Amino acid sequence: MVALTRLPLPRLLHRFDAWWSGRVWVPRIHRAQQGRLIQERVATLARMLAALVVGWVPLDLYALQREELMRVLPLRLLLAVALLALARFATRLSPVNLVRLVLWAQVAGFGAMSIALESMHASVMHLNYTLAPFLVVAQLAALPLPWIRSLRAALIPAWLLVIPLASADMEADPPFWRGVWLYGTIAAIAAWVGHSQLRLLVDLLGARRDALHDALTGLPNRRAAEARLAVERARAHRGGAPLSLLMLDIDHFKRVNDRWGHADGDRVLAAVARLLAREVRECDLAARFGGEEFLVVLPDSGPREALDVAERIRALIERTRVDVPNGRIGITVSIGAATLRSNEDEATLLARADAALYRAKAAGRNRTEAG
Ligand SMILES: Nc1nc2c(ncn2[C@@H]2O[C@H](COP(=O)(O)OP(=O)(O)OP(=O)(O)O)[C@@H](O)[C@H]2O)c(=O)[nH]1
Repeated sequence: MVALTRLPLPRLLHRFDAWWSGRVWVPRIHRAQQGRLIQERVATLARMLAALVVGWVPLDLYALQREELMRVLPLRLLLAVALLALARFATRLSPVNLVRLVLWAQVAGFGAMSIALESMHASVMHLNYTLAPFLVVAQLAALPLPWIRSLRAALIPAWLLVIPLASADMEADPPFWRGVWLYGTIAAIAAWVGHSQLRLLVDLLGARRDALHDALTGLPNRRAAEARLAVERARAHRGGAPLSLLMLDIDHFKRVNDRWGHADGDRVLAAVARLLAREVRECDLAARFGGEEFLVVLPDSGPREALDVAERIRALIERTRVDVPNGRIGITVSIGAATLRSNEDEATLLARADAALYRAKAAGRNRTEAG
């Protein structure tokens, strides 16, 4: 029987789902940063709107009768509080839910105010609430969302266009369809601006990732490793936890290149990188430090643990064979280990690990030395 996933229909549906939900425009590795940016922006928007909603109160005081004021004022305050609560808890909600909530909060708040003023003859105030849907949909321009998601989100504040239809007076002025046309135009521009921001963000994150990763092995590069080491050193000095380093170098790698060629040499480097990435804990960092040299940063690890990890890695590499088109390559590595001393800086720690590596090489290779 043909597996269901092989049929073209589910694949098409899967593609449609990815397109409809906007996933096709954001690589998986960048989704967390996109989500964080949306959370920050929604929180800022919500705070700004809360201030604007309250900032309108003096005009209410000036333009409304006492009875009208009593109806509108509590709604204003309620909307401001809802927006501030949303800003406060923005990081705890998923970006999608957050966008929905900030839009619905405004639909509920502005809608209620609009209905509260409907029976009154404060035409200036009425005019303001007919502007509300356009104000809300324009906010989508601040969010780095795929255009399809922005347009879908734009359906939420569209309710504010419909609410005035309940009143016979509002039906004629402004004409409903003129409002729909204007609303659609603003939604399309906001979706385009939001989508351009998303593309810039994805490009920027991609460029930053490239700048901090080694293209051949995919591991963090020397720059990323040094930055992380500086952070870990500061943390270790502040918190008193131990911090260790392993400097690892492939033995006689020039011979591998000379015998098997550069392409197979690259395969060996990539295999060592995969092995390192697999063998270290999530809180550790394995990086390509240069050429055939790798660095492993081990937070919360003293000399004993560092030597244990180093020996485990060394023995594993010794047992490993790298498959290449014309055979299998066996290699060994030499490792220098060093643990941070009090008041020591990163450069000195690195130099000690390097000196230990040099001793391991001098002592015959395929061994670990402590610095
Ligand atoms: N294939 C490949 N080779 C590289 C790369 N980067 C550096 N190398 C090679 O790594 C080799 C390093 O050689 P050496 O520094 O002499 O060290 P070694 O042969 O490993 O000897 P020891 O370190 O003393 O055991 C050189 O042949 C470089 O060309 C790379 O990205 N790909």
